[in-house]
Amino acid sequence: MASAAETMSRSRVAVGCMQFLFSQAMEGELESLELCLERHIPPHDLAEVKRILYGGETRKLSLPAAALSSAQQRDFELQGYGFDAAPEQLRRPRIVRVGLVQNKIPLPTDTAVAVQFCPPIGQNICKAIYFGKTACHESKQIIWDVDRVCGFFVASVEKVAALHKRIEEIVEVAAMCGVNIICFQEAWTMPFAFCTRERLPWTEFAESAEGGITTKFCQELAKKYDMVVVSPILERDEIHGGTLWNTAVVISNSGALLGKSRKNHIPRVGDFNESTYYMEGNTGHPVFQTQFGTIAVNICFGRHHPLNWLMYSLNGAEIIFNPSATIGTLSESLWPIEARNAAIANHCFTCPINRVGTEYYKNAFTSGDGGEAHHDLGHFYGSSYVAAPDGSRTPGLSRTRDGLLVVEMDLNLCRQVSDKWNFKVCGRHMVVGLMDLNCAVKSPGF
Ligand SMILES: NC(=O)NCCC(=O)O
Repeated sequence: MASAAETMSRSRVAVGCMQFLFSQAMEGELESLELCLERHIPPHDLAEVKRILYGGETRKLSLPAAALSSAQQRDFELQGYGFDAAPEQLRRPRIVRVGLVQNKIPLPTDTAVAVQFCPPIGQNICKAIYFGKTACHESKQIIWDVDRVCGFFVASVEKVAALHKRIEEIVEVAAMCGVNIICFQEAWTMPFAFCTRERLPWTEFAESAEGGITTKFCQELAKKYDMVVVSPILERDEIHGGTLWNTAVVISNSGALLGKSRKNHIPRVGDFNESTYYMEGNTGHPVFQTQFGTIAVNICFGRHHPLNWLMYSLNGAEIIFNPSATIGTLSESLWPIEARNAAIANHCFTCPINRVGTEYYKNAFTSGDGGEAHHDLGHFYGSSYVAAPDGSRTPGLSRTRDGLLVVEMDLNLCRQVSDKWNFKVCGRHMVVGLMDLNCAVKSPGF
């Protein structure tokens, strides 16, 4: 059996290999649609092109110089935009800043995963290592355990810690930018490994939505930065048979757990073999009242279902986040349309977020379509953006780089647009449905 040290050194070789492949793959990718437009459309036409494509030029937010330089040092894109509403006589503006985070996985998928979250001692070790402390609140015993089992844990802890560390440094910059609500990408704590259909090691990333290490980590961030945190993870529901779910955990800016929303539409398309791991969520269409506004989370594939957005909106959501993991060849032409259309149709803000990069897997898998076996799902194209109820939208973040999009919005715009267009008043879905039903019952054969 390989020693812990051997395992680690093998995994380092693989890391190097994969990183090489990774940078190769990113090279051929278009950086962003907006940069392309800006480069190639003559300046006198650009404003008109943006009006037609984006509903106008979104107001640029002036972000602190320290935040911009930290983002640069930490190698992620930072962009800020603002949506305004008309002044009202009875309501004050309801200004909120949201932060959308998109990122690559920092380490290759085949970095060894040991006993990440399983035994309580594992959690303590993770905590001790992650928080870089020489002592954890539990006891000295943990430190002794860290030393003793370090080789066993380091590879896995390193990967989780690397992701958590990356997110922490982005959140720190979000705090400098005054972000009130932050949302990470779908299953942000892991590679999007569901394409493989392999159980181990991927299911080891699953953790409790209520007491898992990631929720605790996010609670610390929320308290520290007075920020609502939306944390989409792979959930293991220990008290209901250890079932897995694709879940967004919502944490109040006080650090309290507000609740969770489980992904309710599961893809069975291409290599998105997610129903191998978890099924349609059972949490309905919850909304979360935060100090900054009422929010909901429509996870990834739910984006394609207009009634899903409608339900969150009917339940009162003013901002609907859409943490995603999707690839260019499958959905990129739908990406700018669906969430934006949902913002228009439901008089709310929508925030689609997509991960970045290409994730390689050691074992090849097929798409079940007779095609060749392959090692990656495709390129996750980032391009996170925010759409407003009046149909305007921000430019997207990069297609290739980690990024933080900071968007200021006046939530009064939701009701203002609703009062103008009245879609919820003039929509005839229910009335028509009931009339049809009445007619059918009263006059069979009608
Ligand atoms: N994560 C996920 O549901 N992806 C499916 C592909 C898509 O919805 O574009």
